[in-house]
Amino acid sequence: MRRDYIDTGYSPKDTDLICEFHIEPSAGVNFEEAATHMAGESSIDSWTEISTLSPELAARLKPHVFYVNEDAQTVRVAYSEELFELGSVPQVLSAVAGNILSMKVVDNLRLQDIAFPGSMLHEFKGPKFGLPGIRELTGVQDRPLIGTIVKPKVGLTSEKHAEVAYKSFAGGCDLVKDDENLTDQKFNGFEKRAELTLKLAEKAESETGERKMYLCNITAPTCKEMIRRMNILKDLGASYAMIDIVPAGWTALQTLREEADDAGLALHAHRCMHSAYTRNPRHGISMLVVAKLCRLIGLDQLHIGTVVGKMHGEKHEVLSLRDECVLDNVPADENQHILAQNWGRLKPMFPVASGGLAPTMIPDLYTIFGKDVIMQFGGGIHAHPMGTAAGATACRQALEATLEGVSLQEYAKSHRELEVAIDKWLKK
Ligand SMILES: O=C(O)[C@H](O)COP(=O)(O)O
Ligand SMILES: [Mg+2]
Repeated sequence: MRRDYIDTGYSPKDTDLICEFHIEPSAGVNFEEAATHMAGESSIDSWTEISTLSPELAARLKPHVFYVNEDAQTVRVAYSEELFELGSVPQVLSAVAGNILSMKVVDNLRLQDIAFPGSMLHEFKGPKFGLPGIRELTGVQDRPLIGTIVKPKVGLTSEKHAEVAYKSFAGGCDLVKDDENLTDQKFNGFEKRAELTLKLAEKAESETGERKMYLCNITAPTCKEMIRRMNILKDLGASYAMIDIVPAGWTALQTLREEADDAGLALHAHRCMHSAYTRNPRHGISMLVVAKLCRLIGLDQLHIGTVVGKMHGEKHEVLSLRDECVLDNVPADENQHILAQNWGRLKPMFPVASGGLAPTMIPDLYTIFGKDVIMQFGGGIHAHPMGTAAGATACRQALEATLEGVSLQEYAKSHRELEVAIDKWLKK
């Protein structure tokens, strides 16, 4: 193990990949020693000095720990781009979030952020549609999009699923998506569900004069099967496919992004399971990194949290995810462990707020997110006392009130669905 990786005088090159880590050394290990081991293991080195690592090779490829703040338990490491297969998310993660998370020299270690150099951005397509493309696809430019998740999560037949989707569209939803654990079960097979639901989306389009999008979940056991399902959607005239990004995995996402070009489909990213490695603030990989990888690969829209809903996620964290989705240039924020990122030509992603939302939360959601957000309501639509269509209508009414600057209570005086929603979700 070489000992010269701490190099606070080093200025990172434009071509370096930079990572910020939170490090908690284990007992008896000092901070710089832990950082040195971590930097070496994530790049060229081993636990002991290796004779096959020549000084010349080390000089060329060694990691530079150029920022060390022991009080804040933070280091930043610059890695030469030569260490990476530039277009491979799995390879980058095997390096900077691989073995190092298991090392005994640390009690906890967290990859907080990765700043990707231009040379790496170059190898990725980014979103095909992205936020502007989705606005065009849906024909909705000036307001948040309203979506729902067919509930119950699983158990409905394909016919019943399509009917619930239709009522949601008819009531006012722009988008209807499958839930994360609905794929191709016996009671509701993929192909039949896609066919029936897309047909009723079309019917709702002609009845309402609005574009209606169905986001069918193509998550499957193999990439081959996911591509097959994607092609079924294409043949049925769908605009979207949905994927459970963490269970499916990074290789699957990169594969699907390639295929999405041919299929002409937008990709909706459900982040279920991310908390397995993002939730512990002292260990693992941050959700910020997950979001950046999604934008790099080219998912068009991503669940980022709600602040006010049922899922874990502080406001500052959710807003930093929103910024990473939508901004072309993300400024550094030392306190939030965010590195500066210029996204170059890569389009912005549409942020999705989903999980435990009710129509009565729309004013707060609008204050938090502004207009560039997809607000999704599962229980908040299908638990409406007057039914699914009324639940969707209540969401649209709450949004209209918010956009007009009228209080929900005032608007509800002439909008029955909203009045009932307020009665259910605000008065109890
Ligand atoms: O997939 C999702 O985002 C959730 O199913 C949302 O459902 P909920 O609004 O009922 O929490
Ligand atoms: Mg869900």
